[in-house]
Amino acid sequence: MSDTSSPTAERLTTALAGRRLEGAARLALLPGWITLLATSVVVTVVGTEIPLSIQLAPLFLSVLLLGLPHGAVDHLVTPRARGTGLTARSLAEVGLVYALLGGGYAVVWFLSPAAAFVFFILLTWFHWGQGDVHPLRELVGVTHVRGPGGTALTALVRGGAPMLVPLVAFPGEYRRVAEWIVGVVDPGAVGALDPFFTTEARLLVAVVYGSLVVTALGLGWIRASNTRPWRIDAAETGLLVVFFATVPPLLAIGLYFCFWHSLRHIVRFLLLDDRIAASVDDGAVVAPMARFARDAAPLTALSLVFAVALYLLLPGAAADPGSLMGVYLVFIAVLTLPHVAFVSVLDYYDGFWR
Ligand SMILES: CC1=C(/C=C/C(C)=C/C=C/C(C)=C/C=O)C(C)(C)CCC1
Ligand SMILES: [Fe+2]
Repeated sequence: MSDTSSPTAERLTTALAGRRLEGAARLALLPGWITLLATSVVVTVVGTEIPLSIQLAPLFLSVLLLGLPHGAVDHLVTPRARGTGLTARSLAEVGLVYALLGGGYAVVWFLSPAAAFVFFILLTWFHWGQGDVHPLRELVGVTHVRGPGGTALTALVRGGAPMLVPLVAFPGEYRRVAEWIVGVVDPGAVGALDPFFTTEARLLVAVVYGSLVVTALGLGWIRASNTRPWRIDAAETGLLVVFFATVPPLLAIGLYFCFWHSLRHIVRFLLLDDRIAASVDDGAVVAPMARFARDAAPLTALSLVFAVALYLLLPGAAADPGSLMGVYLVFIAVLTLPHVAFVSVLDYYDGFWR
């Protein structure tokens, strides 16, 4: 690329970079915006009395649709980011990290499901917040999310919307799902979580979370060199808060998991490969997503074998929808810990705390 020194070539590369970001941004961001906005509007019109089967559908679909598969390419993340390709050694490394972190955390679920549940919420808070930082910088083009403090604030705000807002807005639903989750190990364990569902605790969460939002966006406003990306950040944050405050949490989390968090990670993953990135540049959707599906298929299938094993091992697992969802969420929790390790490596390469 020695000719990038010529002004014409430089202009060209900048223009191409701009086009790439547009194609990628459309693919990564638009479906989430539309889904969250449309669902908030529909729920405001029809009300929150939505049949459980409909509320559960996106979460159950996430087994094959975007959700679970988004983590099933973890073995390809570091090889692609380093440009080295898959080797027996890198595969063994991934297997080992999954066995140690996932296996260790699975043991904690069996020993103390309530503590494991609280850790799951904190882990998801971090991970879903972490997942929004890269698209904000690279696709939205924000310059105001910077430094350890600014980055941490934005991550806490972004991940806090799905984990904290439903606790304030739908405590009964939140507790019911917590009961399903810990219930697959010990049906009595949910009682230990009761302090989190009191009015005082929820008021505290609302005040702390509200302050985080105001501080993050206020600091961003002061730091922003261009107001358009800041306005997109503020609008996305507002959309997330309104969505999780109005849509019943099972439905909300299922839609967010597929069409917001997972899709953003998948597009980030696709952009690691120059050839796929070029087709995303050209506005392609089906070919890159089909390529992702092929990359994710083997480990999605393998992980489902582990899901069945977990179901058979969990003492409280039954065949009703609540119990099946509980098992699925314990299974996701166990996979999320090693998944966070790989995403954090990718973030480290990209200068997360920059
Ligand atoms: C479903 C649901 C909950 C928890 C969901 C969680 C914690 C999902 C985590 C998914 C992850 C980490 C996916 C990987 O990226 C709550 C908030 C308890 C209550 C309402 C419904
Ligand atoms: Fe993820």
